[in-house]
Amino acid sequence: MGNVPTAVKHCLSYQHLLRDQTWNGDVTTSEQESCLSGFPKYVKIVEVGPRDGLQNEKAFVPTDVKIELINRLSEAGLPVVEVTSFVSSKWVPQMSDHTEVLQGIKMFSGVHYPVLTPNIQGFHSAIAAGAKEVSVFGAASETFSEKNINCSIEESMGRFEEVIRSAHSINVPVRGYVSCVIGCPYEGKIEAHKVAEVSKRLYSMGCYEISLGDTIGVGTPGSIRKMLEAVMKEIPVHALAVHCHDTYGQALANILTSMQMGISVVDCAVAGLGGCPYANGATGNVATEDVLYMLNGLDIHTGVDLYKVMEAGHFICSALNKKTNSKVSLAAFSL
Ligand SMILES: CC(C)(COP(=O)([O-])OP(=O)([O-])OC[C@H]1O[C@@H](n2cnc3c(N)ncnc32)[C@H](O)[C@@H]1OP(=O)([O-])[O-])[C@@H](O)C(=O)NCCC(=O)NCCSC(=O)C[C@@](C)(O)CC(=O)[O-]
Repeated sequence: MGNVPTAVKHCLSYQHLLRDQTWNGDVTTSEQESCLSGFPKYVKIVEVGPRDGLQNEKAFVPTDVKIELINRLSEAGLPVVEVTSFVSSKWVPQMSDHTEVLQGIKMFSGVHYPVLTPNIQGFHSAIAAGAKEVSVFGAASETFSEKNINCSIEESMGRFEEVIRSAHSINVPVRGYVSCVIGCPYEGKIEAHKVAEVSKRLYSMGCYEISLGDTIGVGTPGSIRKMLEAVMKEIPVHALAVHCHDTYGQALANILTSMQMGISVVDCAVAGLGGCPYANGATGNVATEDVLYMLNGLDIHTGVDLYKVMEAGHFICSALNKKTNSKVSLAAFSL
């Protein structure tokens, strides 16, 4: 348990209580099973805190702090920890120590450590630094694509194709992100058919998984459902992930809706860190702790130790001198 405060330990026993007693009043087990049916038995958690979470921090986060955070997250049993980005340090200075971070972490067996690569230059640097998995990142909004990666959607597809071809030639798997799947900070509402079109192109090029990013957190269960219905006509559900920012407090509801539709891969960030440097005002990703708490309550297996993630959250929040955005950690620390 390390140096987890007593308040957190109370929370741990509360969590056990919650597991034993489902707080479902007089509902019988079969009634409970029927109202909870449709959820996957296992959900893969993709931890994006060290990249998506930290990329937006104004003050440079020391490299050894980033490394320690990633090691703690690996120890917590997370199956995927996104490490850093091989992007221009003029654009995102916080990720300029990408090589040192990637080479400094302990690589746990069975854990995947993808890095972001927007173009072939980033891809070559990532591979030279030892990356074994990469992600390309596009958008369903033309303006966001220009602001984020300095090219149109069409141009970005050419760049991604080059990255994916090179990656596959050396057996490196590629994940694909699509940003602004519900709304764009510059264009407003984004049509679901546009999201489906961009996602389909990335999937057809060979991305093994498409992560659908509600970049500014404006989605609701209604708009998420419509968007997923359109995307699922083009891509099998097992190859989709959701990436929900929590700006409007809808992230957990959106994840629940997505899981009911068969999604079993969820991106989240420890302590709810982050935001996107090209989406002003957008808050961080949904907190990993809060997602785990919800999944534990639904008896959905993740293989992740909630308490170790809470410790990692405590560590990074202390290092950044900021309050956690995880409701679960906030409750535990204030008990
Ligand atoms: C994409 C680029 C690099 C294009 O940047 P550019 O300026 O258009 O590139 P360029 O090809 O014209 O080259 C200009 C300079 O950049 C350099 N350069 C070119 N490529 C690289 C590279 N890979 N790594 C390092 N340097 C690079 C290149 O060497 C040159 O250097 P100079 O000769 O001027 O010294 C730039 O726009 C960039 O770095 N953008 C940052 C994008 C970013 O990191 N955004 C945040 C992550 S996305 C996100 O958060 C959303 C997501 C994924 O979480 C999902 C969601 O929530 O929606």
